[in-house]
Amino acid sequence: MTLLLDDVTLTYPDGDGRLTALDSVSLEVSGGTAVAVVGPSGSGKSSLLAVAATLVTPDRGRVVVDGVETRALDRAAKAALRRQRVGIVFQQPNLLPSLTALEQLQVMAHLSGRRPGAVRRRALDLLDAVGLAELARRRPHQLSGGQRQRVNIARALMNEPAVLLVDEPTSALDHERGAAVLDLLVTLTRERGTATVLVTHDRAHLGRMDRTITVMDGRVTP
Ligand SMILES: Nc1ncnc2c1ncn2[C@@H]1O[C@H](COP(=O)(O)OP(=O)(O)OP(=O)(O)O)[C@@H](O)[C@H]1O
Repeated sequence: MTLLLDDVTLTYPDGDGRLTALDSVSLEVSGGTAVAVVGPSGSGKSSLLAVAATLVTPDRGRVVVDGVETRALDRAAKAALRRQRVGIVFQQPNLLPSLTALEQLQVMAHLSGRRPGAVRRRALDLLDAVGLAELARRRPHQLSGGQRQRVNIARALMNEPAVLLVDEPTSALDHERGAAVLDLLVTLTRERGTATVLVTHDRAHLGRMDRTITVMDGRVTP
């Protein structure tokens, strides 16, 4: 199993007590599979992504990323695991204004110390995969919202992650562009074999995903 959450409980401090954001949540996602997470505001969707990303350590339960049991890892080991095996796509693309689309991707991989020639080839291949081969030299302000989100997705795939975590990728897009971005994510999930978890408010496109889970009050409901 590429991503495994096993009986995960996460609480946050809340006044004198604790607020339970995730309550005994289990989730298994194998490579090449895309799972949508839906649920009301405040139900725990972002918390689930944060735990899967090893950004937040749960009070209880196991998080296994690409076969690596994460509980015993220290902060540096978790950061290395994220860099090497986890791709994260946030709601807002957060692209660097002064860099071209190609450079946004190259920067990611240089951080992990790969050879420049191989990095450039991979970046161009990914920009092609997300339909932006012709726009590789454009900067963010010269791209549409949908195109920026595609750069964001390509960037998350630069280090060949086993797990791809995506937070509200369509919230800034109209219906048609949102559908196209989700189609792209599902295609990339299959092609690249990632275990993909996608949080969305947008129920319109769920048919495109392999599976949908609903989170309510921190619990996964059938
Ligand atoms: N850092 C934090 N400290 C304290 N409470 C938090 C923290 N982050 C989230 N919470 C609380 O945990 C619960 C779950 O929040 P979470 O952000 O996971 O929900 P969500 O389903 O992603 O919501 P939304 O759809 O509005 O983004 C909420 O009650 C929220 O207020």
